[in-house]
Amino acid sequence: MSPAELKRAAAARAVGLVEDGMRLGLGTGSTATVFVELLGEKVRAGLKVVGVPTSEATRRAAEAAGIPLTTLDETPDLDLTIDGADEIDPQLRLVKGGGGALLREKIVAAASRRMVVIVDGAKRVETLGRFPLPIEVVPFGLVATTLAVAAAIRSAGCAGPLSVRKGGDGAPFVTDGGHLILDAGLGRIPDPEALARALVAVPGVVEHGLFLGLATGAIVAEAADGQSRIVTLGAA
Ligand SMILES: O=C[C@H](O)[C@H](O)[C@H](O)COP(=O)(O)O
Repeated sequence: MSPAELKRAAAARAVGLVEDGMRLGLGTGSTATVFVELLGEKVRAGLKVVGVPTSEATRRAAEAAGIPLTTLDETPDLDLTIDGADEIDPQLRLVKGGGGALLREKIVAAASRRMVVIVDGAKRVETLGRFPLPIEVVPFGLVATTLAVAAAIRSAGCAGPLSVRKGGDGAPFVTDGGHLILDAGLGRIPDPEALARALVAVPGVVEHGLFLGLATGAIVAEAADGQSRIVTLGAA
């Protein structure tokens, strides 16, 4: 099965978690977008939900799908967030932000009673770090901030190159919040909690893509004998 088919299988299972009246966080990325499309079908068939999008891209997708939207200011407590991830480990710790939406994604996940992650099996790792860790920084003082981030990474027992993310046009990628992304190619993050603590202590760092203690469950779609098989982790 293709990665796209696996993502669809995970997203379809997640739609089954949605109940009438729920306040939902709507994640970002290719997997979350399929969830939004499938949820839209249920909404058009009569399901009553309201969603908070985690990016402008998801806002557009949700509007196109006909999902009623709200904001965290109007609806600060959410029942359930469904989002993708770039990596997930056995403790449900995540690396997110491959699409640059980590800041709003983390705020929305933290405002949700439950966060269920939808991924294909290739995202499962024993140790986080194979996927470059996104670190969102303010543009002011970029060089100084990058040096301080590098020192923080070393202090947490990690090493690897840091690069400013570029967009398709070769210019620096700018997030929905007007910030830049440093991608840290660490290979292995032996102590994600220590790295998270070190990164948030750096002035200029807005947020990082380590989601620790936020996911309550995961739906993993894996290929097996030409079919997709769903594995659930935690409460999902
Ligand atoms: O910023 C983007 C998000 O964290 C995505 O949820 C993550 O990159 C996974 O995206 P995808 O489902 O496209 O692999």
